Amino acid sequence: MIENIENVSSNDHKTDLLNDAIISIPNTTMANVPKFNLQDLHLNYHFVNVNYSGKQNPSKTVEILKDVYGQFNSGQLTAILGPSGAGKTSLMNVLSGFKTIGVTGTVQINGQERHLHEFRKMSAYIPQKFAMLDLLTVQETLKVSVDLKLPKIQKTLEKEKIIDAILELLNLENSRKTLVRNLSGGERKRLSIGIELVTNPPIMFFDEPTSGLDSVASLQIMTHLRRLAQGGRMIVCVVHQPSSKLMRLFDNVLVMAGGEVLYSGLQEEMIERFEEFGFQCPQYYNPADFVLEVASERSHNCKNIVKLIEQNKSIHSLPRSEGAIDQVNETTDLLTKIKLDEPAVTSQFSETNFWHHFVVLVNRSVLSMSRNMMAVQLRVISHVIVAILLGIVFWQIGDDGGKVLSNVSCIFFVVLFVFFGNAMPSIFLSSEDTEVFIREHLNAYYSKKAYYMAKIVADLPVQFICPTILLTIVYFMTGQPCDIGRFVMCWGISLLSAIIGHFMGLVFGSAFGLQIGIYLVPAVTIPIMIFSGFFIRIHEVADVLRPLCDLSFFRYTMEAFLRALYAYERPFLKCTDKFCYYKNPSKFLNDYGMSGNFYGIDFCALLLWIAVLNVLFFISLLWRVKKAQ
Ligand SMILES: Nc1ncnc2c1ncn2[C@@H]1O[C@H](COP(=O)(O)OP(=O)(O)OP(=O)(O)O)[C@@H](O)[C@H]1O
Repeated sequence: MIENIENVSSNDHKTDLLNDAIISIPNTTMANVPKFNLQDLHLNYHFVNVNYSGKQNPSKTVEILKDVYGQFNSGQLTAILGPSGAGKTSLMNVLSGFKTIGVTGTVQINGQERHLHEFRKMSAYIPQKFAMLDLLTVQETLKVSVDLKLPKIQKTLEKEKIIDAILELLNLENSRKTLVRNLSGGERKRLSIGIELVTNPPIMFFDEPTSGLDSVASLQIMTHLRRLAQGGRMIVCVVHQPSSKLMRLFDNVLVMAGGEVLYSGLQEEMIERFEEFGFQCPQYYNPADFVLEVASERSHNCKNIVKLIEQNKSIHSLPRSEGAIDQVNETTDLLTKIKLDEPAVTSQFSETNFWHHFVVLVNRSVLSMSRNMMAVQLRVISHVIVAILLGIVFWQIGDDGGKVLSNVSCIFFVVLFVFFGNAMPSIFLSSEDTEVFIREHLNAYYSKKAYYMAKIVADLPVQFICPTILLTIVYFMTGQPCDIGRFVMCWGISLLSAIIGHFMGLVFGSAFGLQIGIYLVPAVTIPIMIFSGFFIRIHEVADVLRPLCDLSFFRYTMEAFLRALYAYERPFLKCTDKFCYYKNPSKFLNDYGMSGNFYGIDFCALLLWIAVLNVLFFISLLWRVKKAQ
């Protein structure tokens, strides 16, 4: 049943339940969230002369927001309306502090300049595409959010109380055990709200919370948002063509056109203001449709619209009235206190929290990965099948002096399969994870370092399992030397090759996303393969290109493998033909320029590659965060 506006207030106890659940937590345990009673918090968010420009293409900068003025207050639900391309999302990004580059102007909270760092801690931004991990259930998703946002010492019972309160508030109790990927559009939206509600933020921004939903689901979502606003929060959302029923839920409206604000203020005064400037709203007409139609006339440079914009500027550039100052003084004190409490507040990214976040993120990754067919099951199965296939095709050739070159091909195939078998799934997984990371990091959940370390550690078991299975089957089926030392050396190299593949996937997947990453990994690595010594022997490569061989990790992988198998005083091989050219293993190594017991050097070169890729992975995360801002 749809809840009507009238019975919203009867559900207020749910909001209170959440507030109580959070406020009951002792202040000392709330490392990240300042403790306050929302009902006591009177926030006035005032923006003056805000401009935002972005790059249309590398050489051209365009003005997206032009002299934007307006105000929002706590306890109010505000709609940002405007025709497509009016700048609604851009304004939301700027006001929520997600876009900072190319932004000028003044943004004040209760007359004090907004400090982005503190502001992020007391606000939440729920974008239209809210990235979540599809393979966690609703309850697990909220639990991770609670675990990340609230410190370790928080009692489990208190955390469960918060989760239960959120589930009840957003009517998600029946979907508790449902995987995120199986949620309906409306449930997904409600869960995204729930995730950000964990810290009870007094300011919440929503970009099109009703997009893709039918009118019933839209009304449900907006009713929840209104309930949150009535609980004392400042809720601002971009909405597209709200119905009159939906429109009645809003207290405040901001109308945009062509990057400018036509009106910012109470909904009940909106039509009157438009009428003052000659725009008559027909009787029984949806006010949202009316203002959208007027805003669309913006392109005709209508004089009255220019006057409307100027009027809005002059209203919001005025200093706040005495009464308003009195009302917010108490809150200003509280905000100042939050700032003075800085050491406690910024401990979100402290060393203690780092380890706590690290553990939560590792557990989440492992849980999500254990349910991911491609990440584990398919990867293991494909490694087993390919290993058996290789074993059959290259059956017992490892000790045959007449089949050394075929054995080299077999090793090259192992190297390729281990590399790509780990690189490709990592591109897919990292591109998906990175979206979640960016959202969570920008909402001040955890540091980049915590995510980076957790990502490395959580993926490691699969990097061990797959190459170990592959190598063990191939090694024994293809009849490589029965020498534990040589087996361990080959195993070590397979692991490093898998880890390099994995990091290559992480770097490209997190930096460029799935589509470009899938193209770039083979495009970058196949040329590196030419210099592996397999297709052309290293001493046959032109002098000018020789340094490229020194950079090729495939070269070190091949050399290390072949040295493990044929160097270190390996006795003469069996010969089943009349004549075996490479009966003597050192002759083969000499011919291929791989003589010498230098397995350790190859191993170290591969470790160096891993270190470089680690650094590149961290840089790619920095870059993505920077790009998102
Ligand atoms: N980074 C950017 N660089 C250049 N132009 C941009 C950038 N971001 C947005 N724009 C342009 O600014 C204008 C406003 O975009 P915005 O996404 O804010 O509009 P909107 O009102 O949210 O539109 P819609 O309702 O269709 O989502 C559009 O013309 C868009 O092409």
